[in-house]
Formats: sequence, C-alpha cells, structure tokens
Amino acid sequence: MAELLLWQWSTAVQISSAALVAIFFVAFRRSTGRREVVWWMCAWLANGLALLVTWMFWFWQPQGLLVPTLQAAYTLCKSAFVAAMVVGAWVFARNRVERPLTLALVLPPLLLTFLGGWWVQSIPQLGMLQASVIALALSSGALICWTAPGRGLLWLGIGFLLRALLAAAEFAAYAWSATAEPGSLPSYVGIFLASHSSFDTGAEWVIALGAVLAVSHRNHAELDASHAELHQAHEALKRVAERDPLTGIYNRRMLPQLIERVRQHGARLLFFDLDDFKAINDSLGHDIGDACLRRFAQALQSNFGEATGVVRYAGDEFVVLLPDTLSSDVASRLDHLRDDLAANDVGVPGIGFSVGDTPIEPGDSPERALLRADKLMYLDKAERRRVPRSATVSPIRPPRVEPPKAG
Ligand SMILES: Nc1nc2c(ncn2[C@@H]2O[C@H](COP(=O)(O)OP(=O)(O)OP(=O)(O)O)[C@@H](O)[C@H]2O)c(=O)[nH]1
Repeated sequence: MAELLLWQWSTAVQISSAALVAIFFVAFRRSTGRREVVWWMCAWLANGLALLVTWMFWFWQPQGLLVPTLQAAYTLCKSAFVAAMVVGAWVFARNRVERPLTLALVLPPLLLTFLGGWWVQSIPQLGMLQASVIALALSSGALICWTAPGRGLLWLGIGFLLRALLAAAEFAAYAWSATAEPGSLPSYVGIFLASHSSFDTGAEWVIALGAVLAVSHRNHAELDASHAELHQAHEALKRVAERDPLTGIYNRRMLPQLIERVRQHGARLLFFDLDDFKAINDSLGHDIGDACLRRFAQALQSNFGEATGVVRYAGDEFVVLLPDTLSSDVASRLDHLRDDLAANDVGVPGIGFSVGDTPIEPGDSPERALLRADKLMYLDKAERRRVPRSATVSPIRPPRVEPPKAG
C-alpha cells in the first residue's frame, strides 16, 4: 500500500514537472525565436503526452484491447521524447538539419517501440522496454553533446547521461522484479521502482537546464561574432571617413577636429603645396605623380612625426598641425624635409614644395588660419619661382627602367 502511494506520488511529481517543462519550452521557443529549439519543444510535449497516458491508466483502469493500445501509445510518446531530445542535440551540434538521415534514425526505433509496447505482457516488461530505449538513446545523445565542437552542450550531455544511468538502473530493477521468486525481491528494489519517477524528474530538469544553457551559449557566441564584425565594419568605415585612400594620412574632413584638438595649448599650421606637380604628372604620368604624393606624405610624417596631424588637404596640398611645444625648430625641420625630397628616390623624381607657416591664435577659426597659411604659401611660391627649380631639386627625369634579365 505504502509502495503504491509512493509510486502514485512520484508519478504525479513527474507529470506536473513534465507539464511545466513543456510549457516552459513552448515559451522559450517563442521568446528566442530559434528554430533549433523546436525539436526540444516537441520532445517535452511528447513527454507530457506520455505522462497523460499514465494518468489514463490510473483513472480509467482499462481492460481488453485498451491495455496494449495505451501501452503502445505510452512507449511511442516516451520514445518520441528521447528521440526528439537527441535529434535536437544533433541538429544543434551540427547547426543544420539533415532531414532524410534524421527520419531514417528516428522512425524505425519509434515503430519498434510502438510494436513492443503493444506486445509486452506486464508492467516489468513494459518498464524494461522503455528503460532500455531511454538508456540507449540518451547515452548516444550524451556522446553527441560531448563530441560537439565547443562546450555549449556540456550540461545537456550531463543531463542525458544522468537520465540514461537512471534508465539503466530501472532496467535492472524491472528485470530483477520480473525474474525474482514471489516474495524474494529485496524491499529497496521495490521502493526504487516505486519512486524512480521522482529521480527521473530531477534528471529531466538537468536536461532542460542543459538545453537552456546550450541556447544561451550559442546566443552569446553569435552576439560576440556579430559584435566583432560590427567593430571591423566600424573601423573600416572610420578609415574611409578619416583617411586619404592614396597616402593613408588624414583627409581634409578631419582638419577642423584636429585643429580643435591642438589649439587649446597653442599650435602652428603649416600649409604645403608641391611645386610644378602638374609637370610631373604630364611628363612622367599619373602613376609617378601618385608615387610623389605618397613619398611626400611619408616624408611629412617622418619629419613631423610627433605632430598632432598630417593631412592631405586636396590634390597636391598638405597641412601639418604642430603643437607649440614642438614648433621651436620648424625652420630646421623644413630644411631637413627639403633635403630629403630634393634627390631622386627609386622611380620617383625629386620634389620641391612651398609652405606657409602661421600660428593658430586663441579664438582663431580653422578657416581663418587656413586662409592665412595659404596666402603665406603663395608668397613663398612666388619667392621660390624667382629661384630656378634646378638649383634646389633634381630635374624631372623619367624613372630608370631596368632591362629584363636574360634567362
Ligand atoms: N597623380 C595625381 N595627380 C593629382 C591628384 N590630385 C590632383 N592631381 C593633379 O595635381 C595637379 C595640381 O596642379 P596645380 O597645383 O594646379 O599646379 P602645379 O603644377 O603644382 O603648380 P604650382 O602649384 O603652381 O606649383 C593637377 O594636375 C591635378 O590633376 C592625384 O591624386 N594624383
């Protein structure tokens, strides 16, 4: 009598727990919107259905043909539960659905357990059939989880293994009770059989927890990946917005921001324009013209390396913003720059330039400072025009073309 009460109590625990988990999974599927969760949602609905059949056994006390019908329905639902749990883990681990293979794996065992449920003659036989299906299916489920890449399915695998071990113990207990002489079955076996549903409930909660953790792990991984992608896209966009594609230095759009940055502590603005650049383009071609622009930008960067900004303003015009702390030796830096650029470089002719140098006054607008520096640059250019170019810069000559090597 006490055993019957225990059996009814633990089965009631499992029924209410399975119903709650089934409701939870329906809500979980809706809130996450993940397709992979559909298998687990169906699994818990099937589990709920299996336990509903148990209720019918209690209240209905079926007779005749209804007995094998309900037995077969129970084994079918219970096997559908473990099959859907395992297939869900498999689909989740591989991140895709291989439908024909899934059906080939699931349908034959379902059919067999349905027929087996129809055929068995006693509760111990029914228990052995069901326990063996659960133990086999869930231990292979645990293997699937633990061999999946990453550790996202670790807890689901633990839940599967716990439930599989319980099923193996239930199989042994049912086998013992089926073969034991009347009255010789140890009482703890009877108590275990009466209460195993409560243990099953605990293991099933671990399975449910494992499924939730798997989804949350995957959501995190996907969020991280999309965050990294966004960060890369943001960096690329920032580069396009801030940098000049030919030389890699800041473009004109950044100038107001850079001026704003340096002017609080006082700074100078140097406006550069290449001399006779059009002639380089016209005589040597635009590729060499481009190489000259790159060479000039590099020379500015290496000569004014500490400067807050080296900017390509337009065509062959460049701006350097130099904090006051570094501007004491502007003249010697400019001389050094001229020396650097005067000689031919590999395939690139010597480059001359004019420059306007002006302090950025407090309260100066960027436009006013630029205008002043531009005017000073033109004065410098006019001055330099009076000096023959060949006196300061190597004559423009086409780059030397190496003869092809023999062989
Ligand atoms: N190769 C190349 N040429 C460019 C680029 N942007 C502008 N230019 C050329 O740069 C030249 C600028 O010429 P200007 O500044 O008008 O004249 P300049 O020959 O330098 O003469 P001065 O400034 O008076 O010394 C034009 O021929 C433009 O076509 C570019 O990205 N690449």
